[in-house]
Amino acid sequence: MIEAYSGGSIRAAEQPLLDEGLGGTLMRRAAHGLFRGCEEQLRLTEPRGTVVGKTAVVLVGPGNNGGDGLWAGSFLRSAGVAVTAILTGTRAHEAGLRALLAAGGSAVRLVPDGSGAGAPGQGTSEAMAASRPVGVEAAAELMASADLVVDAVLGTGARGGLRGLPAELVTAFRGGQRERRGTAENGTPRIVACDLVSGVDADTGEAPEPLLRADATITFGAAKTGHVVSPGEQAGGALTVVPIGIEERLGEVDVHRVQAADVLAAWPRPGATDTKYTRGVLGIVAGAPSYPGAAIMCTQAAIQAGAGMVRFLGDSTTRAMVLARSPEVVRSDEQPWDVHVQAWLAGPGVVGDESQAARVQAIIEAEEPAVLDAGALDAAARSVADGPLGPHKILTPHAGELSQIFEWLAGFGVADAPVRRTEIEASPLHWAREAARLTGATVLLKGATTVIASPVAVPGGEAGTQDTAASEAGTSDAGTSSAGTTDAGTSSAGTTGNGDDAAPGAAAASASEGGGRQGGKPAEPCLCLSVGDASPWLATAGSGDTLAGVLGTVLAHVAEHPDALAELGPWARGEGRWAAAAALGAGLHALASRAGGEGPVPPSVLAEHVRAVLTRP
Ligand SMILES: NC(=O)C1=CN([C@@H]2O[C@H](COP(=O)(O)OP(=O)(O)OC[C@H]3O[C@@H](n4cnc5c(N)ncnc54)[C@H](OP(=O)(O)O)[C@@H]3O)[C@@H](O)[C@H]2O)[C@@H](O)CC1
Ligand SMILES: [K+]
Repeated sequence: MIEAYSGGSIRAAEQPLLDEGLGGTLMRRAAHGLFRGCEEQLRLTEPRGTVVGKTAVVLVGPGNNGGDGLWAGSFLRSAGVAVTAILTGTRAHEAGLRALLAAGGSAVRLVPDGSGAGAPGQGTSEAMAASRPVGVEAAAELMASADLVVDAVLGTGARGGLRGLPAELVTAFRGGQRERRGTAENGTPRIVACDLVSGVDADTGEAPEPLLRADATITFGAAKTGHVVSPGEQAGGALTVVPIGIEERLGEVDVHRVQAADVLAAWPRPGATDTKYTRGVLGIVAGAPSYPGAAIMCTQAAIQAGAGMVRFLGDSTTRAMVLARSPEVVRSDEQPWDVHVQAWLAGPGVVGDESQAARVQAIIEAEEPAVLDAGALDAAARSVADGPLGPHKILTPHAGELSQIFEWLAGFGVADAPVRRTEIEASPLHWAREAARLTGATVLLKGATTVIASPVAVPGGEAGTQDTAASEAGTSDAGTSSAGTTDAGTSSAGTTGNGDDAAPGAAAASASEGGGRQGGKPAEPCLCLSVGDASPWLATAGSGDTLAGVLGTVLAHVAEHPDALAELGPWARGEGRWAAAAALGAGLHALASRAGGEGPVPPSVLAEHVRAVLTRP
């Protein structure tokens, strides 16, 4: 598990140490960790494993991130690396620059192309003013000819993406890299980001271009949210967290990153006394005469993931096909309200079939937890007009489907405005949180990194325990009960624009308030998880159906066993278990995507791999 924190939490943890005058110590610890990470990357370029004689360029910004880079540069120089700092701002960390120069490194000052000597700006220090001015194109060449580039322009203090000269430099460097590709000049330095890829937002993971995509990121004290969600995560390469002495002081976790080892350790396994019923019966409403394949794929995946029993509801043709493929499925001619299951999966392939639409609606309104996927998403969004769905309902949109959900929500005034798919792709965590707040449901937003946002207040152990007690009742009327369990007095009804009536969004928002973000910000769901490491080959028709089946299986299990996933952390108990189950399902799906090596994974193979991942030798 990686616990990720907002930039503000990190700053708050650092503050008491800064007040004690330990800022320099923290920086040198950070810089030493950065130096080690750089050494490691340099060794990758050198068969003999030595860094002596290598060249490094450090891009230095105006703040402490630049200070880290300069200090790390001084350590690299002492280790025998030729180091040049490119000072990209109007100022640079004084002590760091002095240290680099004293160690024998050099510094150049970035100036616009064609500006000649480029007079140093006001407030420029003596050491900086003395450094040689270098234009953007020449600086890009300097980077391209180095073995290593350290990106220390901006860290947690960044506001927005790279601007001005450093932005021009990154653009010029990348343009040059494209030109050089395929030529005799290889010019491909290893790139290490100091704390964050400059311009990536530590709090949201937003990553506006231009960016210097890194092979590795060395961060300090703890991972930041921007490291574990898209698109920031994809820009940063391999992440290393270097302890600097603030770890004991960190506050509330912002995003829990569920990793492969967590999935394998926490995936519920049957005990000696379990039966098919106690392991969880999953009801599936999927497929229609024109889309039977989705039903086959999600059912298969549920079985391969270890469902105690699968009951299938659908048209007779689809049913016959599902049974032919998976004879262990129990078919049902009844309606959802007559069928006893622990959890539902509704939506894959139900398009254009009235009977299936009626079943989907019944499941949305049912007490049981449910995965609401594909064709069930629009119906779920529409039903928010009647009240919040509850965190035990898991919506599984990709960005396009989430945009559609917002359109419905905006249509009846629950959301302020529709949200475009591109906006969601630029800031998935934000929009998943917003969707969870407005619908009251747990939202699993699929993407390069999958994020899960759940409107429940389980920040720590005590709250989790309290929620466990409330959880049985919570499943029966989650919308109101989740608000009840947090006992949040004030709601942000005003923000939903729904007048006097308790708006669905307001109810969901009040549910999250007890978990509380500070600083008078509007209430937001406070349980956020992320899952990564899925193969890009997963982007194929039918892999969403497989995920839905896997999710259904784990959901049916945790419905019966509220503390089944407690091993993940106190947040995974009680009402937090729905999000935890979603993360485990997505994590297992990602593991399965790579289980057969890196290559195509058609859904039928993927389902087999789900079982293979869970099967212990
Ligand atoms: N605190 C500590 O103890 C420790 C901190 N550590 C390190 O410090 C880093 C945080 O340092 P930080 O707070 O100085 O901010 P940082 O990211 O260097 O940049 C802020 C500067 O950039 C500017 N600026 C902002 N946005 C911009 C933009 N879009 N484009 C261009 N410029 C922009 C802004 O200038 P302004 O606009 O305000 O004049 C401001 O001067 C952190 O990531 C870690 O590496 C470690 O050493 C451990 C101990
Ligand atoms: K940086």
